[in-house]
Amino acid sequence: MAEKIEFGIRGMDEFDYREKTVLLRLDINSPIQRETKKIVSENRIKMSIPTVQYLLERKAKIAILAHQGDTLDYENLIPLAEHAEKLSGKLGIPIQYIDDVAGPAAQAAVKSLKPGEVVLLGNLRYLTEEISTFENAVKLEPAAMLDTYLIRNLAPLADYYVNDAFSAAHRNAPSLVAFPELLPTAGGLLMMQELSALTKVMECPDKPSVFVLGGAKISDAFGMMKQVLENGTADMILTAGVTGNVMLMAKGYSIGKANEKFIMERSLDVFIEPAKEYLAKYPDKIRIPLDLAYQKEGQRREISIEELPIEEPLLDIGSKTIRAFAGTLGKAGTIFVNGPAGVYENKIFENGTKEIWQAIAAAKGYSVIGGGDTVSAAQKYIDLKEISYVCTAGGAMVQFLSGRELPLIKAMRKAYHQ
Ligand SMILES: Nc1ncnc2c1ncn2[C@@H]1O[C@H](COP(=O)(O)OP(=O)(O)O)[C@@H](O)[C@H]1O
Ligand SMILES: O=C(OP(=O)(O)O)[C@H](O)COP(=O)(O)O
Repeated sequence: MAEKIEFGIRGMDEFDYREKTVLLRLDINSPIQRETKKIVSENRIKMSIPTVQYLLERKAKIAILAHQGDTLDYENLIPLAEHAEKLSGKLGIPIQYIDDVAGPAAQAAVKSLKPGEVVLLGNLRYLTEEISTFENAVKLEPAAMLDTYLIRNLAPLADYYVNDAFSAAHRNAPSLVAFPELLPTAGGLLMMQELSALTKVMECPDKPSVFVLGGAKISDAFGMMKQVLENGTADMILTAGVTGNVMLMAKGYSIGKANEKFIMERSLDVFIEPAKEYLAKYPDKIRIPLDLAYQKEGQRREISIEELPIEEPLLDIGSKTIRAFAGTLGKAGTIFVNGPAGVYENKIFENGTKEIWQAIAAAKGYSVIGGGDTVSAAQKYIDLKEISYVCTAGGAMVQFLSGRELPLIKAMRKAYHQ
C-alpha cells in the first residue's frame, strides 16, 4: 500500500495475525449524557469497526485498549461496559468487558482469548500514567515509559500492536507511544484514512484552499492560523464565531462591553496580539466578519462592523458576511472547517452556521471537517455525505494540520524504521 511508505507507518496488511494476540488501541472516547451516563454519539465506535472486523476475519485474538473521559471532568470518566455492548452489537459477536486495565483480571482475560475472540479492557484513564494532563507534567520519551504498569503487564502477552486511535495522537501516553517500542506495530484502517484525508488538505493540490475557523475553543484556531498561512496549506482563512470577534478586536474595532467581557473572562484576549501580527502579515488572506447578529426583543437583528460597538452579545455572523463567505467557498478547491460560525444551538443565531454548511455542501471542492460541535452542526443542516471526509479527531487534527509531529505518529514511524 502506498500509505505505509507515505506516512512512514506500517499498514495492517504487513503482518499475519492468525492465532496471534493483538493489542488494539482504539479511540472510542464518546460524548456522554450527564444525567444518564449513556453514550450520546456512537460515531467513533462505528468508525473503529472495520479494523476490528479485519482482525476478526484473520482469526486474531483481540484485546482492545481504550479511554473514556478524563480526570479534568469526572462526569465522563466512566467504565467501558456500554462501549463493549455497542461494539458487540455492531460486530454481531459477544465482546467481554473486563473492568480492569492491566491488573490480574485483565491479564487473565488476555491470556484466555481464543482466535476470533475480542475482549475490551477497562478505561485506560483509571491509570494515572494515562491521564491526558500527565504529558504536560512530565515530557517523557516513550522508552522511559516501559516500566509503567500498563506496558509491563500487557506487552509480554501480545504479538502485535495495532493503533487506530488517530484522534488521540496528540497525547503522549504509554498506551499510544510506548507499545511500539516493544511490539511489531501497524496503523489501523481508520488511522490510514484520517492521515490520508488530512495529508490531502495539507498538500492541497486543488487551489485555492479555504479554511473556515469559528467556534469558541479559539486556541485551536489561533494555534493553526499562522502555520497554515506560512506553509501555504491555506490560501484564505474565513474567521467567524468567537475567533471572528477576536479578529475584529485585533483590527481595532470596539465590539462592545458584553462581548469584550466574554473574551476577557475566558482569557481569550491573549490572542489579540498574535491576531494583529497575522493580520499585518497576511492582510489579504484573513477575512473578518463584515456584519454580525444580535438579539433584540426576541428578534434577530444585524449590525455592520462600522456601526460597532453594541451592548448586546454578538452571536452570529450577519447576512453580508454569509454571502461573501459562501461565494469564496463556492470557488474553493479545498475546504477545511473547524468551529461553527455562531451559536447555532439557538435558532436566532443559526443562519451563519446553516448557510455556510449549505454553501460547503453545494461546493465542488474537496472538503474535510472535524471537531465535536463542528460535526454536530454539519449533521443538523446537511447530509454528511456531502463532505469529502469527516474526521473523528479534534485536537489531533488541528495539530496535525499545523505541521506538528504528533507523539503517536512519531512513535509509529520510529517502529517502522526499527
Ligand atoms: N459568537 C459566538 N459567541 C459565543 N459562542 C459561540 C459563538 N460562535 C460559536 N459559538 C459556540 O462555539 C461552540 C462550538 O465551538 P468549538 O467547541 O470550538 O467547536 P468544536 O467542538 O467543533 O471544536 C458552540 O457551542 C457555539 O455555540
Ligand atoms: O476526544 C478526544 O480528543 P478531542 O477532544 O480533541 O476530540 C480524544 O479522545 C482525546 O481525549 P482527551 O482530550 O481526553 O485526551
